[in-house]
Amino acid sequence: MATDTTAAQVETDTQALGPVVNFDKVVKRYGELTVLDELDFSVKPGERVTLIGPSGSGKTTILRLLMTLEKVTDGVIWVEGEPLSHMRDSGGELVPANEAYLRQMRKRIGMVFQQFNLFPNMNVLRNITEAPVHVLGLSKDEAAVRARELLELVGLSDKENAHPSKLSGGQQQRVAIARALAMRPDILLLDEVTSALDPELVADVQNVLRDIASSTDITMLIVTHEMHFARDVSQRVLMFDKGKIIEEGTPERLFSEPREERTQKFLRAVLEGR
Ligand SMILES: Nc1ncnc2c1ncn2[C@@H]1O[C@H](COP(=O)(O)OP(=O)(O)OP(=O)(O)O)[C@@H](O)[C@H]1O
Repeated sequence: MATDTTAAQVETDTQALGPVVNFDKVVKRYGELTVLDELDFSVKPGERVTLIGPSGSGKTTILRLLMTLEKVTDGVIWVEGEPLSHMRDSGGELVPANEAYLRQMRKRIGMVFQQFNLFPNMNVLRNITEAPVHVLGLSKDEAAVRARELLELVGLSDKENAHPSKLSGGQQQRVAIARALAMRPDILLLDEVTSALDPELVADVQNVLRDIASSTDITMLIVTHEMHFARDVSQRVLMFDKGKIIEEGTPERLFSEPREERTQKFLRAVLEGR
């Protein structure tokens, strides 16, 4: 795997804190298909990492495993030093995680999907307060105060009473970002969050995410084909192919001087609009 020293430097700066996410020989198979093949990688606290690679290379699977929407076939995923894919039994051995354990661990992680997935029958404010009230146990008032701060952050203070169907795709996605942040996750997963949007709405969503990246220390894992955006928000890019990382580096280096032929081919295809 090709790496570069600048990316290594970013890693050593935060190394003392230990990884916030660690994939340890993670295998994910669907029947005969091996999607992730003994995958090892880790992410430092506060780091922003972009995952790129051809369709089917396993990027979304990684995010879905972190959201506990999927289970590993083999290997262990660690989050903040604790197992995510497994739990410890009374003897300290790793055993498959049960639902109650997963529910606790899941609170640390927020995800924004390509399709915004808002609750259509609830107004914007309720979309954001629902999980903090029902999952974190906040009072409705506390949750509303937090939701209004977040609506300001995403530039939608005037929309708290609107229903999702009255909003543009870009506005809906900004509500989805606020909703994810309302749970105060330590890790935010972004899965092609602008690819379902009309081109003129992309910049608003990206600007909100740039602001969040520069004003918070939240750790981010980002799947995107928008190389400018990846360059703006992330410190490290991981290039996947067939369930393995084949190259990694800073966005500046990897996008301008990709070392692996498969990375060069992929970036050319993205630039040509595939
Ligand atoms: N539930 C499932 N059952 C069977 N195969 C699946 C399932 N989910 C994903 N796959 C397969 O796993 C492979 C990896 O999918 P994944 O969505 O992680 O790739 P990706 O890199 O995110 O691709 P894209 O850029 O197209 O979103 C693909 O071949 C996909 O068809």
